Amino acid sequence: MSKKPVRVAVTGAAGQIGYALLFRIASGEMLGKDQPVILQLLEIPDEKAQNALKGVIMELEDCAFPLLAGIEAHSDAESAFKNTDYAILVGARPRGPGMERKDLLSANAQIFTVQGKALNKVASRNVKVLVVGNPANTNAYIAMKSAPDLPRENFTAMLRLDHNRAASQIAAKTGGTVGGIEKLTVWGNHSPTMYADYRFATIDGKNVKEAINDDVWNRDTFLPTVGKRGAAIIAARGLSSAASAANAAIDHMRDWALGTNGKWVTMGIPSNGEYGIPKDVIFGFPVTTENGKYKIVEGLPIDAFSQERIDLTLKELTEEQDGVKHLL
Ligand SMILES: NC(=O)C1=CN([C@@H]2O[C@H](COP(=O)(O)OP(=O)(O)OC[C@H]3O[C@@H](n4cnc5c(N)ncnc54)[C@H](O)[C@@H]3O)[C@@H](O)[C@H]2O)C=CC1
Ligand SMILES: O=C([O-])CC(=O)C(=O)O
Repeated sequence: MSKKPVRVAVTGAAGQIGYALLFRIASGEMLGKDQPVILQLLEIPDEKAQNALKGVIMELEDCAFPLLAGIEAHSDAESAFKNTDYAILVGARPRGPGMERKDLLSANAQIFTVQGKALNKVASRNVKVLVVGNPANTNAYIAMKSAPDLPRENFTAMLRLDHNRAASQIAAKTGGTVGGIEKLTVWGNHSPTMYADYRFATIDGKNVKEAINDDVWNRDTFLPTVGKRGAAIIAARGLSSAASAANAAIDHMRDWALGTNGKWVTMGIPSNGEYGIPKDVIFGFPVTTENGKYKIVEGLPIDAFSQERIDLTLKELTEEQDGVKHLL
């Protein structure tokens, strides 16, 4: 018997990332090839954006995806999030050249109070929320704090693009296969302060740290390359990354919903005090997932260099949180 359709809300649906994301959700790449979906798409109440959304919907219809059980267009968060099982919050301003993601805080923060409140009111009580819009960790924090009736653990931020970028750099450096990487993680904020950590990683069964054996490369090449990859893409394309961001959103939600079979992935999730990160800070952690729940990989040794990096990214997140106190 075929499964009951689930509801997937996507905001910023007519934007760059939306265009790279929706077709993949509708084709079953996110929730499985046997899971019908109803898309609940939100765009701003502006004629141009709503018209663009109509165009995207026409294209979705023209794909005749067998798993696409319904498509809705919305201009209001409360109607877009009604009974939704998944919410991918993409809609927000992207940065341009010369900006840091935290420069977007004043432009975007308000969006996430409104959307957090709307989720609180109308979404499924089990809704899985992924915040993509930047600055993603602090926007997820705002949404979580604006939704006090939903479980905190339902709110997550996207660190998966950083995780995938780190994996690709490691594969290139070691000559191994990107699919053969295990036990990689990215700690902290989705910003240049993030700490991509391959101390525990293996590639095709070999220890990555031993294979690379170069702390200078780690500090001076790997970490800056991964940390500043978003800016490098903006410099090259004139627009921020979109297809790779959509791909990371699919990876994040698929792994959360369907499980990782013991494999580590990185998710930005509210801390419960693990690794000394204060409660509620939305921080990139290594996790495994099973039955729709994620679990932090605990007990990893943190050496002096790693602690310094973790402290730095935490400091930035704490400052971002302080900057949005007035909204909460
Ligand atoms: N966490 C991550 O790893 C990444 C995050 N991003 C962020 O994702 C966000 C979206 O990027 P793009 O799709 O490239 O931008 P875009 O400008 O192409 O699209 C954003 C869309 O969101 C819509 N929007 C704005 N406010 C909205 C609201 N309140 N409700 C619903 N829709 C709204 C806009 O009308 C626009 O169509 C940006 O903040 C960007 O910085 C981008 C790449 C990676
Ligand atoms: O860099 C940006 O502004 C977009 C983004 O978050 C990324 O590509 O990682």
